[in-house]
Amino acid sequence: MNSVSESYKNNPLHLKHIIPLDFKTALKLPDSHAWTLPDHPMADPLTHAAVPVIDLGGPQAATLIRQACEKWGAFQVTNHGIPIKLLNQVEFQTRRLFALPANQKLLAGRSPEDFTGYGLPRISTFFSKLMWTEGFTILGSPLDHARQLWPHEYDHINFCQVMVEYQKELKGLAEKILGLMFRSLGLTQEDIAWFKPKYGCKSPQGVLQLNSYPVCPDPNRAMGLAPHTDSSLLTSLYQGNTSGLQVYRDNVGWVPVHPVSGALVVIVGDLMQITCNGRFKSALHRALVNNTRHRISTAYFYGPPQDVKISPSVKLTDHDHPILYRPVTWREYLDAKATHFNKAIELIRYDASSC
Ligand SMILES: C=C1C[C@]23C[C@@]1(O)CC[C@H]2[C@@]12CCC[C@@](C)(C(=O)O1)[C@H]2[C@@H]3C(=O)O
Ligand SMILES: O=C(O)CCC(=O)C(=O)O
Ligand SMILES: [Fe+2]
Repeated sequence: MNSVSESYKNNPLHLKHIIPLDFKTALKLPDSHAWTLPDHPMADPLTHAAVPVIDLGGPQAATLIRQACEKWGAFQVTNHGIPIKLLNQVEFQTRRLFALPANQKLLAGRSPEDFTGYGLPRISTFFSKLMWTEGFTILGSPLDHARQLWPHEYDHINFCQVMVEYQKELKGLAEKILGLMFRSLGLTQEDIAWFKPKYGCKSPQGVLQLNSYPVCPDPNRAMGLAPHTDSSLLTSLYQGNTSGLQVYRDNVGWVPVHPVSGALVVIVGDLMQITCNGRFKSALHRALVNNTRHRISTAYFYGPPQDVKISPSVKLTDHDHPILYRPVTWREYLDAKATHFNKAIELIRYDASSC
């Protein structure tokens, strides 16, 4: 039991935290989905604080990425090489999936101890109110679940082809951006040898999450996706042209990440924070909903090879920067996250007395 997909077997979910509402029939916000006021303030728009937009082909890309990761834990990338045609196909297929009748989507419902298929976000269990969202999680080929969604002979084929192609592109992009992040910190190929899978080992893992936020009758009292950090090394997110994503910055507040045409949002995950010994911080983020547009996003979580223990790079530690985190695999970290949610990173931290 050492893969990401095994990690939830020890923490099965209750069905009420898996099965989404039938949003099409909800004309007003049910009490089960009515959240009280947010805990943190919105950023003052007059500060003009904004997550940076970086041209991946530009000469300054590595430096700008380092600055963005230190300051925001997130940035948007243009010129990333993923064809806009593919992004449009992904959005089309994602909308096609979520437009299916509720009972048909449930044919591909996630089982309580698994993590692929259709359902609510894994973190639902940590909140007393439910989120205004539904998701579909893919690890590699979505074939089995897609056949359940579209039982007629050929209806699932385009969906599968597009999602497999998209994951291939996103994996290449994640590796490129990760390379730039490490280089920007002065780390060489040898320092990050763990990142290249050894011969015979399984390659690095990526998980694709399709998110749907249906039109909401009372968006100011609903929550699309509650504040969280991602467990990954990095997450690449496509949000089409509908706003909703926000990133939290200390002393500033929640900052909207407005869509830039064709751009992807890159979010630093917890495993990256560990690898960089806290130099880059994973970004706390959330998604809000609206009452006019059905918002779709796709998030690709990129993590280390399954048998690799991530630990802070020694080059980033010294007398003034003592090693902060214990070694951990992605699977072990997801286990910690499944039980301790946003406090998981603190559990991996050496306490001051043991340094
Ligand atoms: C690999 C994964 C990261 C993720 C859990 C998952 O198994 C697939 C879904 C991911 C997601 C998306 C919404 C927020 C989040 C915290 C959650 O509950 O499910 C993330 C998980 C994560 O990054 O820990
Ligand atoms: O929909 C969004 O903008 C955010 C999605 C997200 O944070 C996630 O899937 O982890
Ligand atoms: Fe996220």
